[in-house]
Amino acid sequence: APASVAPVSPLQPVASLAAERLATADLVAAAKWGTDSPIDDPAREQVVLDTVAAQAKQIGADPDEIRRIFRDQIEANKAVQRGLYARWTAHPDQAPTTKPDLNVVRQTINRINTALVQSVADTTPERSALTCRPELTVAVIEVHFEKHPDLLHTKALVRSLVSVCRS
Ligand SMILES: C=C(O[C@@H]1C=C(C(=O)O)C=C[C@H]1O)C(=O)O
Repeated sequence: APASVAPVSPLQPVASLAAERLATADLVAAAKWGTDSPIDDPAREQVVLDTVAAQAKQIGADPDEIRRIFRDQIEANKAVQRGLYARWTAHPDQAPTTKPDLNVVRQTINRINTALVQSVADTTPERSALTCRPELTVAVIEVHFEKHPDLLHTKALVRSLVSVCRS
């Protein structure tokens, strides 16, 4: 296969960034595993949602729509973390042996958030079109073949994108 090909779907960048964000869930779960830090951190979620809403406003996007889309990103991220906890509980040999620094992982998440806000704003015409759903499906398939995530992550990716299409 060629090293890079033009994306088939105009929504591929949105799906790709959402998948990158979900890939961080493995690091977040590893950082929290075996500590007192719960998977759910409502204070951090509020910071994420307020930050992306402010970024949306700055670039002329709808802050409420961005909030909805990121609420889904957060729910999907937690679904991956819970799935990994279940896996690690059932198969302790698969549990992580190193503990990433959660603050460092969150810096990565912050960067992905900014790019995802921009990508969502950039695709407003495609997200408003009747073709959005099929194009989003194609985008998920593209990402699946590019990044070969497991079923847990692909299901979470679908979950993370439910508010992307406008109709
Ligand atoms: C990713 C984390 O876990 C959860 C998911 C969050 C997210 O997707 O941004 C934020 C806070 C937590 O509820 C985290 O704690 O940073």
